[in-house]
Formats: sequence, C-alpha cells, structure tokens
Amino acid sequence: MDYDRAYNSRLMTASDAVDLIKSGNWVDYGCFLATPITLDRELAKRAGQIEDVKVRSLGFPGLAAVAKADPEGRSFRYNSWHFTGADRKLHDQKVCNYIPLLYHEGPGYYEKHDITTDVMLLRTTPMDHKGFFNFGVSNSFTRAQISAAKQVIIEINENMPYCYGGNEEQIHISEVDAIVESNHEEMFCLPEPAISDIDQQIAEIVVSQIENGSCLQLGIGAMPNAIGKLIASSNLRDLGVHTEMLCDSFVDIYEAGCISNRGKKQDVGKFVYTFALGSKKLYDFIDHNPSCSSYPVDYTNHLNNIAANDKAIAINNALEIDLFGQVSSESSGTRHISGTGGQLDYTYGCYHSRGGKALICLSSSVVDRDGTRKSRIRPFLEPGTITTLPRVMVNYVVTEYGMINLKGKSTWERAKALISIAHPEFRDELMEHAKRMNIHM
Ligand SMILES: CC(=O)SCCNC(=O)CCNC(=O)[C@H](O)C(C)(C)COP(=O)(O)OP(=O)(O)OC[C@H]1O[C@@H](n2cnc3c(N)ncnc32)[C@H](O)[C@@H]1OP(=O)(O)O
Ligand SMILES: CCCC(=O)O
Repeated sequence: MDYDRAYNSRLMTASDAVDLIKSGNWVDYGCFLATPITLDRELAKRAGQIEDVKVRSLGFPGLAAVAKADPEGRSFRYNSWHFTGADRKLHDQKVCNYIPLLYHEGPGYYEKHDITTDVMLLRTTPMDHKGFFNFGVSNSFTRAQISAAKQVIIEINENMPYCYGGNEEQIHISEVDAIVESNHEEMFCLPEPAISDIDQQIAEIVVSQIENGSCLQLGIGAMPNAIGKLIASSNLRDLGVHTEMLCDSFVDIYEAGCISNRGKKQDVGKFVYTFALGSKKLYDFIDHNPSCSSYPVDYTNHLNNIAANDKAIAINNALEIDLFGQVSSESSGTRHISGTGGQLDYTYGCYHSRGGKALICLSSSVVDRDGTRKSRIRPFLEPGTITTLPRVMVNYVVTEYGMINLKGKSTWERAKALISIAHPEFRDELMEHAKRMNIHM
C-alpha cells in the first residue's frame, strides 16, 4: 500500500469531515485526551442544520462545544460515560446525560451490540512510516469503538505523545475514512491540586499500608498527589504499577527510585495503564517510553489481571459511606457528580490479589457552600444517592481519624468501626441513628 497516497486521498477539512455525520447518527468521541477537540468545534457549527445527533464522550477536557452550542438539544444530545467538573455543569443545565459504566465492561458494550455507533471521531498522533496512527495517551475502549463504527474520522495532533502498547494502541490508515490535520493544540494539563492537611493525614495512613514490592493503582485528585509525594520521599523500593489512570505521581515516585516494576507477576518491568492524564511532565515521560504499556480497559481493569500481581493496592476516593458500609462515589442524592469508573473494578481486583488491599479514602466531613459542616459518614445514603460499591465489596476505609477494615464484620461492628473514624462532632448522633436503625450489639 502506498501510505502517502492513501493519506492524501483521505485528507479533508474539518468542515468536510463533519459533513459525513447525518441527522439521527450516534457519534462516539475518543476518550480523555483522544477527544477530537477540532472536530467537536466544527460539528457544533452544524447546530440548527442537523437533528438528533447523539454524542458519547468520556473525560472531555473542558466543555464540549456540541453541548454548549445547542441548549434546546434539537441538533445534539451530549452523553458522558463519566462526569468531569464541566460535564457536571452541563448536566445541571440539562444538556448532558450520564451513561452508567462499569469501566472494564466498556469494550463489551460495543462488542456485544448493546449499543451501536455510526461515526467514531478521535484524536491520534500523525501517521508513522508503516501507516499507523498511535492512540497516544488514551487506549481505553478506542479499539472497540472503532470496530463498531461504520465510519472513522481522525484528527491528528503532533503534540500527542506516542505511547507503546501492550495491545490495541493504534489504527491503520486502511481503517480510516477521513483525516483532518488539527491546529495541533497543546495537550490539556490537569492543574496541580492543592493538598490540604486532611489529604496529608489520609496519605500518611495510606502510605503506611504500602510495602516493598506492592503494586499500585492511584486515581485522580489531591489525595493521590499527596500519596505520590510521600512515597517519593520514602524508602519503599521495587514498587509496581498496574493502574487504570497513569498520573503525575507515578513519575515522581519513579524518579525517586521507588518503582522498578520488577516484582510484578504480570507485565514485568512495565507500567501498565489504560489512559494517562496529568501534566507535561507525565506526557514527556510516557512518550516513546518502552517501560510503559497502554492496554484496553478490559485488560487493565479486568479482575484477573488486577489480581495477578501480588500486594496490589487500590487507592480511591469516595463522596459518602453509610453505616451499612455502602459507598457512593458518584452522586449526592439525585445530583450526579462523577461515575463508577474503575472504582469497583479495582476494589474487587485488589482484594483478590495475594496480599492485596482495597482502600476507600474520604475526609470525615465536608463544609457546604453555606458554611455548614456535613458528615461524610452517614446513617444511610440519602434517597437518590447511587451506591458505587455494595457493602460486601468494601475492604478498608480511611479518614483523617484512622483506617478500618469492614471485611467479615457484623452490621454492628461495621457501624461501630465507621463511627470511630467519623468526625468527632457527629459520632454521638451517628450512634443514636445506628440504634434507631436496629443496628445493635
Ligand atoms: C480517574 C480516577 O480517579 S481512576 C479511579 C477510579 N475511579 C473512581 O474512583 C471513580 C469515582 N471517584 C471519583 O470520581 C472521585 O474520586 C470523587 C468524585 C469521589 C472525588 O473526586 P474529587 O475530585 O476529590 O472530588 P471533589 O471534592 O473535587 O468534589 C467533586 C464534586 O462533588 C461535590 N461533593 C464532594 N463531596 C460531596 C458530598 N459529600 N456531598 C455533596 N457533594 C459533594 C463537590 O462539591 C464537587 O462538585 P462541584 O464541582 O460542582 O463543586
Ligand atoms: C471512567 C474513568 C475514570 C474513573 O475511573 O474514574
């Protein structure tokens, strides 16, 4: 195949490319930083000209133009697999819907035809000399989306890092219907989160649970950042990484000499992840780095693969937990905040790893906008609150007041343990609730 000729025959303007999208189509966007920013903007310009185009997105960096362009929702219906802060705002404005997602099952939804897709739009690296476009920092369920789509349009961006894959990290020119050369925007960078005293206290408890040779999963936010900094200044050695998200903390920990990935049982010597999101430091680290392997999410988040490594540690945040031990990480009442994401996958998988632990971390209370302190350990989840982890799955829970293990405990022992790590202001009240709810000794 003459790749240059194939490339030129598919090259078109963004405006012509989005013309391939017709009224009534389902359109899938690439996930996280594979989001096709240029094509999204161009598609948004069609508001009023086309009808009922349904868009699915995961981790859109910023505000989706198609959602902003059409407040009436006649041309576009924007759907998110996992709410970002921007998606939350769009949802509050009624121009975004959430699609429940158990992340490791994502590829299956396409492969089993639970859903269909007409056009896939994604951002990739430029084509290499063998006719491949690399998915860069977002493997996720890109291959499943491509296989399901009737047409594939890519926008290339020179700033997308080139990421080696365990598998399914690229698309060949022969599979592409249209190519758009974008303005090569800089990769979106997450702002450095401010670490509070409470994040720091929780991080200290978490790091005390990590041993030489532990295999880590870290999520997003200030607390994982605090953990990263603490590990980087520790004497921990030979840590491994098998995670859904690769974040800046892993670079700090690696540069401090704590990660070798040599103690892993699977993917020895490799950082394993399905998407990377952070700062330029992270993107420079993974670019052409043979020690980093991106895999589809049904590999990184599969129970067997998470559990394959010994001493696998899951460290995730939650919004609330009730006295039964049910965890919500995605809504507060009917206000949808985020998503299940990979929390359930890693909580289950790490518990099944030899010597593994699953930690759910949350500050014991939050202060509302009106200044009222609210306990995050609640008698029961409020009506409408979504349970992300059923109580049987929950292993360790950490607040700034300590760490407890819920496995094997009776309802009374669970409630008592949870109350022991609640904010002191709420402990008596929670105990009264427990008794009224017939949770007793
Ligand atoms: C990418 C990864 O994390 S991989 C890890 C696996 N995936 C998961 O764990 C998915 C589920 N978890 C998550 O999405 C996150 O960890 C969360 C939402 C639980 C916490 O994330 P954080 O960024 O620390 O949350 P943050 O404190 O900024 O709050 C997010 C929103 O929830 C609101 N919120 C937080 N706590 C509460 C609460 N108890 N009640 C009501 N609202 C709350 C905040 O006000 C904020 O809303 P806003 O943006 O409209 O102001
Ligand atoms: C869906 C990916 C993000 C997460 O797991 O939180």
